[in-house]
Amino acid sequence: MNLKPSICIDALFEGTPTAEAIALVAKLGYPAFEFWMWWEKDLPQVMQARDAHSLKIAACCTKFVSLVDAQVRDLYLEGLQESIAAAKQLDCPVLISQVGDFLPEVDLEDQHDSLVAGLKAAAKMLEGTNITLAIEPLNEQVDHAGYYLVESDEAFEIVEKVASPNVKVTFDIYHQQISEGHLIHNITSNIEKIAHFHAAGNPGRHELNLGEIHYPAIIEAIQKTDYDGYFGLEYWPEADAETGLLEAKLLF
Ligand SMILES: O=C(O)C(=O)CO
Repeated sequence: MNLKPSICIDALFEGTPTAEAIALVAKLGYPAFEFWMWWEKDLPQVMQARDAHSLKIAACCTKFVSLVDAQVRDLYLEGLQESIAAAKQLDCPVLISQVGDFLPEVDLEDQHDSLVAGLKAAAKMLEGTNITLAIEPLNEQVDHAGYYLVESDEAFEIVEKVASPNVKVTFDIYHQQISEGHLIHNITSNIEKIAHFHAAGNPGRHELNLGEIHYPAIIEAIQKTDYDGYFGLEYWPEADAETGLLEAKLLF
């Protein structure tokens, strides 16, 4: 199956006005783009630029409220309600969700259970939509000290417990290389629980061909599965963004 690349405009074209960044995605021949905080974007402008260039929106984030903290679950679900409305408006298939920081004063098992309970409530809200909420493990060594969800195994276990087609994982290859490695095995043996990928080179979080991760093999392995979601390029270019993206396109 061919993998559909998507460009995270907030990372690749950081500082570039949104409409200009979206035009660049089209100019470089990519089919889709994504961004983080929909509530900070001018959505009519985003949709206008998307349609003017015949692009798709691959993903955006839901509001950053903790899921491990049961005390703020209602607030998380309120944010999700707004994010679902935005995703419908944008025709965006994936809402990426962070889960919040580890709470040192709360039992570890209770934090895990809170995540599962919050996602079960979220699944009910997503039922009947074409939107998938995708929880994202992040690395704690380099970028997100104190974050709760680090191991992909726990993310997949949570998704299994929630047991909804609308709740899956965003597998960020850069984060998981730092946290655990064993990328192709972890991806291919859990592919049906993955709704979105993020990719960057490591170390540095730059272009895919810089560093230790062998993306051609990873992409080939994903292409041999039934995965039909997007593969988001979420990196900060070390060199010229456009040249790097033209090179990266050859991977797909
Ligand atoms: O915050 C991060 O590091 C992310 O990967 C967001 O997608």
